[in-house]
Amino acid sequence: MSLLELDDVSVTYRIASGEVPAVRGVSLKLEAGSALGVAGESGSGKSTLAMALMRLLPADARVGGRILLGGEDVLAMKWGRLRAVRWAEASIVFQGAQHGLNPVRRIGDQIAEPMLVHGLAKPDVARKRVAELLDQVGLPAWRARSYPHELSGGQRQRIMIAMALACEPRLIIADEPTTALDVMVQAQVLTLIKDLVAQRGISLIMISHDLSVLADVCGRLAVMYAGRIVENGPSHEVFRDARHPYSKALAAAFPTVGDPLSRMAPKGLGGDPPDPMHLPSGCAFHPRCPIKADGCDTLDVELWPVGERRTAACVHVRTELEGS
Ligand SMILES: Nc1ncnc2c1ncn2[C@@H]1O[C@H](COP(=O)(O)OP(=O)(O)OP(=O)(O)O)[C@@H](O)[C@H]1O
Repeated sequence: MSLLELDDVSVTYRIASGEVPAVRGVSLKLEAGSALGVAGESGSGKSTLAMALMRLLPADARVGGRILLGGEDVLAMKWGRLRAVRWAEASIVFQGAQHGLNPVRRIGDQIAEPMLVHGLAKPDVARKRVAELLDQVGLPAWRARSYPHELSGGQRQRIMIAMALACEPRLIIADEPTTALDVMVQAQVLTLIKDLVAQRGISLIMISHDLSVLADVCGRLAVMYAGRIVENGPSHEVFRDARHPYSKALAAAFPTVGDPLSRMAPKGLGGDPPDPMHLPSGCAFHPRCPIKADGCDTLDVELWPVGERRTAACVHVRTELEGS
């Protein structure tokens, strides 16, 4: 059994002017101890998907499909069970740690809080565990007495990771965990996340617009466009030899992790992502697609298998398969 299984998950926001289909029919599996990267431009639905996994979406969002965590249906969980699952089984690290930390409470108290709230440790044990967690994220134990403003952005993001680890969850969801950091600190935090996944067997879903970052940390990649997965497969294959033209453009648009110079001339994607309230007909990527074919503006292409472990939603993949 997979640790996490998404079956035809959709999320629609209801707003005054209508409905926003932010996530459309996403199916995914995450095996225990593995790392999955979810890539896509701004607005492709990555954060909405992450929030849906933890049922953290606002009240105007309607979620469809099935989300199974350890075989349990997240969407059907009662409130008490859901509270227990958050932090203790799956926890989430958001972009921009400074917004997640309380400025008037000491770091140690904030790291200890999830353990105390979930009844997983008494205060003296939690204090010892805080020191261990700080050590794991590469900070000295005395930092427990600091306030958030006394730490750098990178140190604060390490604190968020320590908090996410506090209850020893099976799954960590990291939503753009390094975006707000400078390139060198970004590389350090990424190494930390990679080591934690490898050494502790924690499963990871990492979300980013930067395919190179994800390919560096995660074994598999899922690329999202306009709320859908357009390619899914082993990271090195998707990054080096993308089959969907959007994944290809995304892979070409970003530099190699840890190489600040290559950041100076990223190749941009042409055009803009579509407004989800006015999606193009057929394949939603067709207005920007460099290899658009007849019928791409009318045919709604589904994910097709590319070999045994990969899928891509492009008519050219389908044509190749039919011709082979
Ligand atoms: N609370 C909301 N109400 C209405 N629409 C929303 C809401 N939150 C997000 N959206 C819309 O849903 C779509 C997906 O947004 P989402 O934030 O999930 O994308 P994303 O890929 O995570 O983008 P980013 O990288 O910028 O965070 C966007 O069109 C966004 O405008």
